[in-house]
Amino acid sequence: MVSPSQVYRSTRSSDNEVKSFEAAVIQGLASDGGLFIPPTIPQVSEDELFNKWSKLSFQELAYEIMKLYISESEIPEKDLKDLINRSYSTFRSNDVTPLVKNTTGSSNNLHVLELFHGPTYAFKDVALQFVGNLFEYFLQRTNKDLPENERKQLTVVGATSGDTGSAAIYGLRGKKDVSVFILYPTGRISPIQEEQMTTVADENVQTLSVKGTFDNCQDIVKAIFADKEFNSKHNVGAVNSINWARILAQITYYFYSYFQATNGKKNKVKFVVPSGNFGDILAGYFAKKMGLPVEKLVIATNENDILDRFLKSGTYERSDEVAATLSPAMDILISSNFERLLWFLAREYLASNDDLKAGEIVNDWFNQLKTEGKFQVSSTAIEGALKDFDSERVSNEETIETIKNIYQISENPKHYILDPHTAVGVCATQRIMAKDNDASTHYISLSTAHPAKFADAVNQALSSFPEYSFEKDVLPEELKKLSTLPKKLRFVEKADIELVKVAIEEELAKMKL
Ligand SMILES: Cc1ncc(COP(=O)(O)O)c(C=O)c1O
Ligand SMILES: N[C@@H](CCOP(=O)(O)O)C(=O)O
Repeated sequence: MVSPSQVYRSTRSSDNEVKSFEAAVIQGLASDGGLFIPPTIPQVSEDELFNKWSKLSFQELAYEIMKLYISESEIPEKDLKDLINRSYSTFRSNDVTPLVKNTTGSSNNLHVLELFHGPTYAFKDVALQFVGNLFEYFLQRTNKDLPENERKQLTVVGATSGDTGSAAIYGLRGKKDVSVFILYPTGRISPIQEEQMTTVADENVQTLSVKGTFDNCQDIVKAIFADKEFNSKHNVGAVNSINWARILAQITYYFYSYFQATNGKKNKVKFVVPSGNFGDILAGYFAKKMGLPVEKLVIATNENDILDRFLKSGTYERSDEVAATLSPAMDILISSNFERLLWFLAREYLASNDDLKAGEIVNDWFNQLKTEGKFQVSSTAIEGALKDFDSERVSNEETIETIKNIYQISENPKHYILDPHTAVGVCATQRIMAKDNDASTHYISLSTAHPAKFADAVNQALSSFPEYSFEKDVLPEELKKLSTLPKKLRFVEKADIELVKVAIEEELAKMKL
């Protein structure tokens, strides 16, 4: 039997069509430009949460969550468990996403959730190790009895502001019947991030360094999905968080860290999430709506603050210029996944719980965004959003100050070093803690990347401390050798979809898949 939380519809659709999990994952983006969502969020009782789920390992928990969204008729229990176990066997921590408890001392419930123990040292690995195996699983099944020349091949096209790219490449390198093209903005990612992507020699991988911003890259990727001819010729697949499987795989760590922070008991918990494309925090929204008793999800942004502005004003407005900040992976003007939240808000507060009407409203909003550069959401919907979310904007100066401050005051461990994205989150957490002044609440601040990936910001904050050394205290051996490896990349002179399509087709022809 397929339950209502195991089918998917587009956020912009006003008809009854739904898709299976496999179709939603392989297609990536809906043909009307919307994102796939499960219109029904499955519910987990408190009894189940605190008497069963709180005792599970990360992998067991991932299985319990995923099976609510994936019908057994699509992925049988044994296969899903195998996919999950293989995906997390590549992590350097047994806990997969360990929680550093009481980082600033035992009288402060400030916990840092380290999400960077996967192959590329970024939170994206939690989802992309799984997504890579999932693509392979579906393709192997589709191609099982087909002759070589009829096999379905997937051309993955993704945009990155630094971290998704390498995590997608490491999730998909060497996989049969898949090629991967990653677009990134030239000069706007850190040297280590660039090395991680461009030193992967596997034939099915190609990076494209595009003269422009991350938003230009993301717009090109979405336009490629909308290009019917190109898409049907090449079966374009998505690794960005527009792909529902990315969000699904991230839900696990909200449950897992909640239980770690509270020792498996119900307690007041707030999550603080450094946000850009809104994929990470959206997974927290799903966890909350499934029944995890979370007080608030706090959106922490850098100076590119469309999300913070929206929650404060109700206007979703694209600004003209992206600011280059010290947390570059969050230098994003338009947050793709915000559309998924807007659909749930539209349905609950403006469409009397009617799925089709919600699709119509979201479609109108995004048409307005395209033509007028903004849209306004009613105060009822914003008040609804504020029941679940709070937001804070953090400047570059505050980011540096927070790295410094935590290095000085941390007790568990001493001299704890944050990456600048995590620092945006920790700065927001400290602000919220000061406002709340409530020692009984637990604050889980998501650490989205390893500090080694952002040497400039970390050194700027810490190089005045005589005992500090980036090489010794921060840089893992594995990343040291990247600079010595040969690089494979292709420049695209202008952020132009036609130039990108030509580059993809030329490189595809060279790959013997
Ligand atoms: C290190 C880091 N932190 C935070 C974010 C923001 O996450 P999201 O885009 O899911 O909001 C990103 C990129 O997405 C990232 O790479
Ligand atoms: N910060 C991201 C931007 C892409 O976001 P995604 O989560 O939608 O893939 C990155 O590091 O590339």
